[in-house]
Amino acid sequence: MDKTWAEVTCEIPAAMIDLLADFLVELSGNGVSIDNLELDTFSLDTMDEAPVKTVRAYFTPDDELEEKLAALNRFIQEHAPAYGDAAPAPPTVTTLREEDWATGWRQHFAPTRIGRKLVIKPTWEPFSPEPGDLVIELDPGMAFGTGTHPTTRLCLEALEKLGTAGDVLDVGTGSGILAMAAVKLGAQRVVGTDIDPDAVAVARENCAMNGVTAELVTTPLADIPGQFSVVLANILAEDLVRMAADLTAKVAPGGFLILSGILVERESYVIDGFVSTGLTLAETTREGEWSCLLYQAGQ
Ligand SMILES: C[S@@+](CC[C@H](N)C(=O)[O-])C[C@H]1O[C@@H](n2cnc3c(N)ncnc32)[C@H](O)[C@@H]1O
Repeated sequence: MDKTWAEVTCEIPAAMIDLLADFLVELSGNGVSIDNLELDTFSLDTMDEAPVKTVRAYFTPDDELEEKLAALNRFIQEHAPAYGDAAPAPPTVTTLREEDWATGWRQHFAPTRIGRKLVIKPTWEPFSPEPGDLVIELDPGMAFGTGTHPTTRLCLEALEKLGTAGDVLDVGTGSGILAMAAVKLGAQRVVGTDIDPDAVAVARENCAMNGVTAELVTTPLADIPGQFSVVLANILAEDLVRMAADLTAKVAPGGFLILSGILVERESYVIDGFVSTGLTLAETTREGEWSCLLYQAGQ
């Protein structure tokens, strides 16, 4: 008999996307898709204006599906009112055949423009770049970092604004998305490190697919030699604070440190954790519940 999937569709307030997506990934063990991340319709401005978003998750129909759907409905009913939806609709379920799932899942991903020049494009999508566009090909679903998460987007925007004429260090490289963007934006030398060897393997494949050269390693941060004009770290707030001295030591005089992965409510915790480093907080950018801090080292 053909294998089938249960496609579960949730209509939720836009500001609740991250919360629900995390819950769904945990519950289903699969990735999720979010509508309206298309190139033409998505921008940070329109995201705030769009009141409702569609999030889809994919479950294998098994004995636990009913239970999981009930847990999902409870989660939505409990949390959506805090985001302004007093009467959230329960999720709907459609059964998909394996072959429809394989193509149906893909249809929810489209090329996404981030900042002015960067475009993240799924490998299967045709795309005609504008002059000056820097296109990164990336398939969702392997390592963290497909450009759809606000913490990644905030880093990419910061990186594009800074320009990357010198050397760049990407701490917690995941899919390698930030490392690849740094190369495309003109960095001379890019080093990406991750504690997860699988992520490094994926990042290497992605770099090869995009024809970019970066040094991708599992070397612990403290053991990476040299200093860099830009250091990026999109990891958890607690890790950023724990690694504050090592991250700072890697920033060249006058260079920049971009910190992401910080919930807005944890922003002051991270800022406090970097006070003793001597770096200057140059800019704070936010998207939804996520915050990104840009620090600069003295000359
Ligand atoms: C949120 S993902 C970021 C991926 C990508 N850089 C992006 O911006 O989308 C965080 C990554 O950091 C890695 N990581 C966590 N702690 C780390 C550490 N102490 N040193 C290096 N990598 C770390 C994780 O394995 C994961 O791949």
